[in-house]
Amino acid sequence: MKSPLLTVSGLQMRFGGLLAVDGIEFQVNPGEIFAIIGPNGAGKTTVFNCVSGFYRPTAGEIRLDARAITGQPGHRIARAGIVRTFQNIRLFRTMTAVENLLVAQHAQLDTNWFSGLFMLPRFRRAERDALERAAYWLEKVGLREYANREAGNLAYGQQRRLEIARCMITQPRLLLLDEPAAGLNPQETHELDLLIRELRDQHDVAVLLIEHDMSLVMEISDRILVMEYGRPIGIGTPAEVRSNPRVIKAYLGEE
Ligand SMILES: Nc1ncnc2c1ncn2[C@@H]1O[C@H](COP(=O)(O)OP(=O)(O)OP(=O)(O)O)[C@@H](O)[C@H]1O
Repeated sequence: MKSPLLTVSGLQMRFGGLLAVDGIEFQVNPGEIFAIIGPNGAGKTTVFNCVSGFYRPTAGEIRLDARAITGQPGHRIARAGIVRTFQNIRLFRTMTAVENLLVAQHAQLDTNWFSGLFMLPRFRRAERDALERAAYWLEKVGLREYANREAGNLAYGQQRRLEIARCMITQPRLLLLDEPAAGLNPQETHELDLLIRELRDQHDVAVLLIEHDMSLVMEISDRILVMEYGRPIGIGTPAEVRSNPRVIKAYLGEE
């Protein structure tokens, strides 16, 4: 059995008097697709914000492999291999699709200002590699012919796929998807389903997702954590979660 990629233990996040998240425990294994579900306001996004370094949790621990990353700033967590998309898409809207993918690689390019200034071979090679990777990911998410279109002028579903490409181009180990199917039509949701599986199978990435589309969640998740009022009420495979009385009660209400 492989050791977990992400380990979240005793996670708590308090905003003044509001305990938004409390007692959250879960692990994401390498290559796993793990979903967090729950009613609006259950605390799902807050968990994401803690894992990705947007919030510093008020208690608990987050580990990537064996290394504690709790409370580290977002850019360090991203460099360690955890990247995310957002509920409200965040692309550089006036940059083209390909430019968005080049900018995403900037922090990783193995060059410095000196080699850039003098256009040394090493700089040119790094640039060429970055462009090749951008072309690869544009193709992968079906945006090859839109490479030079401004991101803000792409259709909504295309913007969502570009956001995923922007994450993947940094070769993350864990991809956090915040409601990736929101606003997509059934055909686009089906394509998203295939894309997420492909990322996992071909690019060695584990996926942690928040999603309200239950058919997508049940279809692609290996395991699911269910939250209500900031607390865990069930964890397990889709079949286990579906037959959990507490989960049924939370979703369907009392008789
Ligand atoms: N920065 C913040 N300051 C104060 N309260 C917050 C903050 N962020 C979230 N909350 C509160 O924490 C609780 C959990 O919110 P969160 O957004 O994590 O829920 P969610 O499960 O992601 O909901 P949704 O499905 O609607 O996105 C809510 O009561 C919310 O108002």
